[in-house]
Amino acid sequence: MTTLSITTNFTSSSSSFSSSFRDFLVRGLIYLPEIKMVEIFLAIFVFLIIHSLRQRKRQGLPNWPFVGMLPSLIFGLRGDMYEWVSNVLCRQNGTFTFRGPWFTNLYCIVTSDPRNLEYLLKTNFSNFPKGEYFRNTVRDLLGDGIFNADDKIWQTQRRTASLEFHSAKFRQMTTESLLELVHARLLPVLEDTMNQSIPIDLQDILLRLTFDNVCMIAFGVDPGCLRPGLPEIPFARAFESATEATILRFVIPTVIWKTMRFFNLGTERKLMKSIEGVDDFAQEVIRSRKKELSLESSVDNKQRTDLLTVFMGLKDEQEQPFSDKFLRDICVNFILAGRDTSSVALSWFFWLLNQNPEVEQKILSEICGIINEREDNKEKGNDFVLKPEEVKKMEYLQAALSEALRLYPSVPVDHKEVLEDDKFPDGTVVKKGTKVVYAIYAMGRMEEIWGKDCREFKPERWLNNGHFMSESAYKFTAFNGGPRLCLGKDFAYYQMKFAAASILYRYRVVVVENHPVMPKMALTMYMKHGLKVKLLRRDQSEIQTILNSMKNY
Ligand code: HEM
Repeated sequence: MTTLSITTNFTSSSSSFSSSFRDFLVRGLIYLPEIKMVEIFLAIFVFLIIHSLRQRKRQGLPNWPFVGMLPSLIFGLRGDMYEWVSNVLCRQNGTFTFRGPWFTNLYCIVTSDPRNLEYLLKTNFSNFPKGEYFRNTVRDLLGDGIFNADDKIWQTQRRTASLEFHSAKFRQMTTESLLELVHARLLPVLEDTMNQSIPIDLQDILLRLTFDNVCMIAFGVDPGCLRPGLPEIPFARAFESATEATILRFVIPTVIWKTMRFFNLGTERKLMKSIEGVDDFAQEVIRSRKKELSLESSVDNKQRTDLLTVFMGLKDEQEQPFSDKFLRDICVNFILAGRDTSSVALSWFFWLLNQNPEVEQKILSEICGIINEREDNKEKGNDFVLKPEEVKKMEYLQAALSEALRLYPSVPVDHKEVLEDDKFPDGTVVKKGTKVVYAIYAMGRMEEIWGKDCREFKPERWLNNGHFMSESAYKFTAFNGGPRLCLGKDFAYYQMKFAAASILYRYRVVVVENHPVMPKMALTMYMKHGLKVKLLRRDQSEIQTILNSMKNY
């Protein structure tokens, strides 16, 4: 009875509401000219503003009719985009949904919640591939290489490359090539610029170092970017502009860049030209390697262990050798993966050291500890060359580099696509086809993950009783996690430690006063204006003082 009376009341009240609304409309239409239209529009406008701003509380950002959250994104892009995303994520407990303009595909879930990361990178890995959208966008440059592959094509490359990366021969090749590059090329270039007392862009020099190094690993060829005079190398130039033009495709609507590609216009024309430059180089290396290997069977030649040679010796599922195009894709992808990541991490590291001299002192002490342990510690000054086992022992330096990567991860955001409807551990429902962006930069700035001092540079947080303790890959995601964990992680640490210690032992790296330091908006965390520094020779008496204090201790 009660229900009935309520229903009746509701029906009667709703019918009285609709009749009065009808009366209002009829009267409104009759007297329309007398009602000020401006006031109606103003009322609607105020209503929309209040409604959209109230959405901010629930959804993290105001969500406007037609344009969605785009105005906030544009506002964020004007300043430091990564900080802007971090602030939204902190307000929203680690996850929010970005809604772009109506009828566009600008819709994605952004998360920095370690539980969600573990779920998408490991627990339900197969439901979160790189996806069609990503693959189609970068296919012209990356083809079917590891970075751009899912499923079987990815698995085959991952398995083979993983075996190779963990083999003793490969480790020997990478350590030898790095030693050669640092001692015969990096240090002489630095010495030159120091003698001329001119500031240098350290980021540019480090980028050259890692580009040469990764080409030696992938192709077994040294392009020679890091040389006195810092020459422009056509292959390196073509590679850089091809990557830049590919990244532009992510901000240009798909139909537009595809049309531009069809008519060979603008950035697409530039992209095709640059890819030609990359392909010419790759084809030439593949051709000459094939020739070299065919001669090798008759002549007892030295064994090559670069990735190209390794993959050339393998067969596909049909027992056929891999095609030249596939070999090219494999190498280009490895170069992309390993070329800039370590160098930008090192650039941020040197900048952080400049602001934290006490950390630099501790690294120096660690280097001196190594010299002290050598039975014959005569090899000092410029002759000092670190041995692989000594590099591994430098746990404080490893902690300082990890701390730099936590605050400035070389890959600041990454993304996946949802294959089937799913639900994240934090309760967020994810629909098939949705893009998921994981904000690695923001993760380093979440108090829930790293505590109140999360914005401070504190290598000590990585140490336990003086020993380096690694963190869960879903809290510290700078190297990704799960089955797609960075393949070059161990080598990258080795490379960064070797280069950093070799520089710091010889020079004080002083950032030029008032040099603006900020991240560039790109897939890799470059410093927008590079890192202008002055090098000062480290006084050997400083090293000697530390050594003496160690002896007394
Ligand atoms: C500080 C240095 C480095 C950092 C921070 C880093 C970070 C990463 C990240 C975040 C990914 C995942 C990318 C994605 O799937 O979207 C990745 C993948 C990868 N990295 Fe690294 N990387 C570094 C150095 C290197 C180096 C030096 C190499 C090779 C010489 C390398 C080889 C790779 C490869 C092959 C993958 C693809 C793995 C796969 O998809 O299965 N990385 N790296």
